[in-house]
Amino acid sequence: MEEKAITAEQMRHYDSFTINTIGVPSLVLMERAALAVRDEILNAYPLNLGHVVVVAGSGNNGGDGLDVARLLHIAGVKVTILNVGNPDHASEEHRVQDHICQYYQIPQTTDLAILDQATLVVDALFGIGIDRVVKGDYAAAIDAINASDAVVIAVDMPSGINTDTGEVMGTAVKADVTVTFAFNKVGLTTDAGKEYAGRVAIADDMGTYAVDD
Ligand SMILES: NC(=O)C1=CN([C@@H]2O[C@H](COP(=O)(O)OP(=O)(O)OC[C@H]3O[C@@H](n4cnc5c(N)ncnc54)[C@H](O)[C@@H]3O)[C@@H](O)[C@H]2O)[C@H](O)CC1
Ligand SMILES: [K+]
Repeated sequence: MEEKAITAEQMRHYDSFTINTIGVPSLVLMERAALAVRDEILNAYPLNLGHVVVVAGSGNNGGDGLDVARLLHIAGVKVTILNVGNPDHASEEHRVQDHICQYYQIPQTTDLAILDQATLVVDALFGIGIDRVVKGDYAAAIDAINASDAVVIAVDMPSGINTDTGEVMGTAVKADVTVTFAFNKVGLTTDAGKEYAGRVAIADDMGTYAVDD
């Protein structure tokens, strides 16, 4: 039976139903998402965890990334957070996750040069919220990730790939693995999406309720 693949709108509908109707707090879903990424990194296959660089945008995909950074840090992995974008635009959940990372004193930088030290990159720039062509600092960060020789694990979507069509929105991260939440995404079933996603791992025990079933 063909595996279910959904659109960004469907995912947002499931998320808001789970959070607002059923009552599962957004941060609980974020933690479940981050635990799935952590498990993929720690358990799925031998990786060089010498220095993990989490590239975080300012939305909830970035929030997931900060959550993953904390989980890896408390597992004893050397982690640096590379923040991209305007922190003043940070989502509420992103601020909470950043506060937690500050408490754990996880090193943070905005300098792309840190990618030269990365053995593994966690791509948490954009997920299903991408809605326009990638430019400026974000495009520079994506190109720097692609230029590094680190293994790349994408959170939810390879950043820059359109969730619904798979098209490259100007530039996109070429990931080795993409851990996508709840269900596969339509964009990851297209040729372009597959090329940029690498192996797609579906974190299907997220706690997200698929309300249209
Ligand atoms: N159950 C779940 O699936 C959960 C998923 N989560 C994660 O949340 C993201 C979606 O988060 P959101 O804040 O809506 O969007 P993004 O983080 O993907 O994007 C951030 C922000 O960026 C802006 N933007 C869009 N395109 C561009 C662009 N080309 N240049 C600059 N800025 C851009 C736009 O305003 C977006 O809002 C999902 O992918 C999961 O990772 C939740 O964490 C928990 C549960
Ligand atoms: K991403």
